[in-house]
This record gives sequence, structure tokens and C-alpha cells, in this order.
Amino acid sequence: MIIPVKKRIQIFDTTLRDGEQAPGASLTPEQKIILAGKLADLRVDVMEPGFPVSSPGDFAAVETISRNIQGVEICGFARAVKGDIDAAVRATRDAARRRIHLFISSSDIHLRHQLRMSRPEVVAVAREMTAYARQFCDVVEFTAMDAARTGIDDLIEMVEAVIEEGASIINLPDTVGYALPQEYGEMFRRVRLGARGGDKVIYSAHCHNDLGLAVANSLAAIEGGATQIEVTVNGVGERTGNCALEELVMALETRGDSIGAETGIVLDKLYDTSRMISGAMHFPIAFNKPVVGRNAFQHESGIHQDGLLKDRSTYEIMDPERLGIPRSMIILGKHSGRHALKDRAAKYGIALDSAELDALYESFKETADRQKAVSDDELLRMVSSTTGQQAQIYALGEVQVLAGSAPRRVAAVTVRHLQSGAETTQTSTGDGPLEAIIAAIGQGIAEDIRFDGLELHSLGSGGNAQAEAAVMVEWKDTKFRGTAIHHDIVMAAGIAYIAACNAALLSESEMPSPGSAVNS
Ligand SMILES: CC(=O)SCCNC(=O)CCNC(=O)[C@H](O)C(C)(C)COP(=O)(O)OP(=O)(O)OC[C@H]1O[C@@H](n2cnc3c(N)ncnc32)[C@H](O)[C@@H]1OP(=O)(O)O
Ligand SMILES: CC(C)C(=O)C(=O)O
Repeated sequence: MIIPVKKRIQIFDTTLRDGEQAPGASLTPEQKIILAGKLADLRVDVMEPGFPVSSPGDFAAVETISRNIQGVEICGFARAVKGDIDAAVRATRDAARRRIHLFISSSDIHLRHQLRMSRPEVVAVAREMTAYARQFCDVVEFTAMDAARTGIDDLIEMVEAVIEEGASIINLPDTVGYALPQEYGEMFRRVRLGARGGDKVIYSAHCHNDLGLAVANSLAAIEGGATQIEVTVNGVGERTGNCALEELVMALETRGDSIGAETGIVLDKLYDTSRMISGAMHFPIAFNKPVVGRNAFQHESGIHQDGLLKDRSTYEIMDPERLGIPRSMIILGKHSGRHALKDRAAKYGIALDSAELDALYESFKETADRQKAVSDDELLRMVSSTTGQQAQIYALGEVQVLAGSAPRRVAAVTVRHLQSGAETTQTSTGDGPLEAIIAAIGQGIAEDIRFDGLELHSLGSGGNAQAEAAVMVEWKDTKFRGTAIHHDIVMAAGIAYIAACNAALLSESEMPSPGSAVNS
């Protein structure tokens, strides 16, 4: 069998430059330095950590990243202005591999209204500044800003001029997210074939998402001959953002057979990197965001759940574990069916015959009709009341939490061991109320179960708002998860913690094997 060779696409990450230009996304130099390390671990090929002339902080960030981050080419961004180029050259001086990225507009709209220069003047500046940058740096990337709205002959004229002066990477951006895939790909083909020297340079695409086409346009550029794609993590960037790194990478990974291209990105770091960028920028990730959104691998509909339980490929085109996402998740809610209920109960070691399952299903649907989702804890209580089977080992009794301006928060909880009837009351403190309740419950659980993390989401808003908590624990080298929903965020976390401990302990019970360790 002949395996076709895939084109290697260079990933040029501009999260810390164009990504940071999104209103509200500004990062401190310290944050940029940490995030640059994460991007290097992700193995982006080129990193643009800032715009050195734009502020002393950005200069310092690019300078420190150039000195300390290894294994990635560092790019200094500059207008076609000597002062910008000088700053970019100085800031990237200590990088093991570097490039200067300079840009000037090419479209009539920008020439007339922004630069207020004639075309011959702009081409002359592009030429002169490319030659100037080449004096200091062997690798110069030139961007014809607003290329996608530029007449093809004008674009070719500018590209030929900068190639003559030594630019070896030509970026043709869709600066305002205006292009359609077919025309964007065609622009690359025409410049590549039409410009003198156009066959000797690397082509780069840089797409904005104003019409939701940034990824599609980037893929079209690859078809048109681009071998470098400029991206940002989570698609952050000016206005509606840039081509999202994780979406482009996974499109190539999933459909590389058809596109014939691949990247060097370390897939299992995608999710963590996405969360770090989201946290640092304070930009939440939409639930339905491709690849890294909360719902990307969560399923609530019975028919989909049934298919997934039989074989994941029925409704998932990517394997979440390859992306560093723990697993696909089955969420129990009003659209769920018997297969999912039976499977969830089995994961807690509870076998249900068909009459018990029918009774549970009826009670479940009544509850699910009134709320967004049904937590494991609620399900286990329904199992106990509908089947008489003891489906819980521990239960949370009285809870009191003191929060306020005092430096430490205090929690007192009663934990009941349902089988023995034993009860213990524990008190603990923490920097926040969540930390305090988690510590107090941990003291009340006799077994050595390690708390391994908490996720909180808000369900709804206003008077109906509820908190959904998911707690991960580790028991005998295996991870377990418990979820709970409550109007009180602290209670949601506490109940979810107990549910996770129950999941761990029930996995060892006499009842039939709970199947896979990390339960859905
Ligand atoms: C599509 C993009 O993402 S482009 C990058 C956009 N990013 C940013 O602007 C973020 C950082 N920017 C900044 O900190 C500031 O805008 C600076 C430091 C770059 C410039 O600040 P100022 O000198 O005060 O100029 P200001 O931003 O108000 O105006 C931009 C000037 O640059 C000119 N200009 C814009 N692009 C270019 C270019 N590629 N090459 C040369 N000149 C340019 C404009 O015509 C304008 O010139 P004018 O003063 O003669 O009218
Ligand atoms: C200047 C280039 C690289 C850019 O950010 C754009 O065109 O959006």
C-alpha cells in the first residue's frame, strides 16, 4: 500500500500579538512569558509574542521570550517603519532562531483612507523597509495587509518588489474576514504562479473570522499553496478573532486524508493550552466551541448516548483523550434514554433488571423535565427510592460555612456512612469557602481518596440560576468523577465530592463490575 506523503504545515502562533489585540485580552509581560512556554510545549513552529514598538512591556516580553524560550522561531512584528523594525530587531536579538515580520497595506481602501499614500509610494516603502530589515535579519516575512481586498495585479506588484528585496515569506491576510474560501485559495494560486520569484518563497495565510470563515479560508489557502498558517489559540483576536489553532489542527488531523497536510502540534496539550489562554485573557470559551468547548464531547440525547455506548465512532469524529480531554461525557437530562441510565447505574456498581430500570426511568423523566440536568447524586437517590438498593455509601448531613471578610473561611460538615449508620462532624478552614468544605469533607471520609479537582458551571441566570459542580477524585490509581447541581455553589461542590467518593468506593462493591474506571 502506498501512503501519500502529507504536506507539513507550519503553525505560526500569534495568540500573544493579534490574539492580545482583542479588546479586554491584554496580558502582562509575566503572563506572556508563561504562556510562551506553553505554546513552545505545544510545538508551534513560529511564535509572535508581541509588537515590540507598541509598549515597553511588550518589548520586554518579546526580549525575555527570545532569550528563554527554546525550540521555536521567534518573530518580531513591525510596521514598515524604521523605528518599528529597529525595536523588533533589538527585542529578538537573543533568539536562537528569529524573523522580522513587517507589514504595510496593499488594498485601495487602505491606501486611500488609512495610509493616504499613492500606490507607487507604498510599493517604494515596502521595498525600502524590506531591504532595511534584511540588513539585520536573514528571515523577513512580509505582509500585504488587506491582501484579500486587493486587486490581483496590485498585489503581485507589491509581492514582486519585496521578494526582490529579500523577503522569503509572503503573508496574504484576509484582514477583515471578507474573503470566501474559493476566492481566497485562488488568490494564493494566482500570486504564486504570477509573481516573479513567486515560486521561491513560502506563502502564509492569516484569516479573520468576521463571517465565520477563518478556518475554511485557511484550508483553502493550503489548497492554493500556502504552507504556513497564522493562528491563535481559541481563535482570539481582533473583532471576532483569527483562525483558531485547535480547529485548524484538528481539521488537518481528522481530514488530513483528503487535505493531504499535517502539523507538528502535540495534540494532547491542546485542551490545557486552550484553558490557560482562556484563563489568562479572562475570555470564557463558548460551550459549543469546536474542539475545546465544554459540549464538544458531551452528549445528552438518548439516541446519541445509546450509539456512543455501543461505539464512540457513531457520534464522535475525534477522540477527546488524544486532545488531553479526559473522555467523552454522557450528561443525564430530559433527552436521555434507558441505555444511558442503565450504564450510569452500572458504573456505580448497580445492576438493574428491566422492571427496576423502567421504574427508575419514570422517576428520572419526571425530575429531568423540571431541570437542566440530573446529577449522579440525584440519580443514586432515585435508584435507592425506586429499587430499594442502597446506592450510596456516604451522604452529606448538616453543612455550615462561614464566609466573609475574615482571612480564613470555616466549614463544619457532618458526613454519614449509610451502611454502618456512623456519623462524623468535621471542621476545617480554607482561603475560600469551597476549599474549606472540601477539606472538611475529606477529613470525614475514612478511606484515603485523593481530591483531584473541581469544575463549576453556572446553569441559567437570575433567580433560577444553579451551580453545577463536577469533582474528580483519585482512588487506588484510578480517577472517578461526581457531579451535583444546587442553588448554593458550596453545596453543589460538597455533594459532588461525596458523589465522586461514592463512585470510587462503589467500584469495589460486591455488585457487578462498574466497567471503565472514569465514569461518564
Ligand atoms: C491588522 C493588524 O492587526 S495591524 C496591527 C495592529 N496592532 C496595533 O495597532 C497594536 C499596537 N499599536 C500601537 O501601540 C500603536 O498604534 C503604535 C505604537 C503602533 C503606533 O502609535 P502612533 O504612532 O501613536 O500611531 P497611531 O496608532 O495613532 O496611527 C497609526 C499610524 O501608523 C500608520 N500605519 C499603519 N500601518 C502602517 C504600516 N503597516 N506601515 C507604516 N505605517 C503604518 C498609520 O497610517 C498612522 O500613521 P499617521 O500617524 O501618519 O496617520
Ligand atoms: C498585519 C497582519 C499580519 C494582520 O494582523 C492582519 O492582516 O490581520
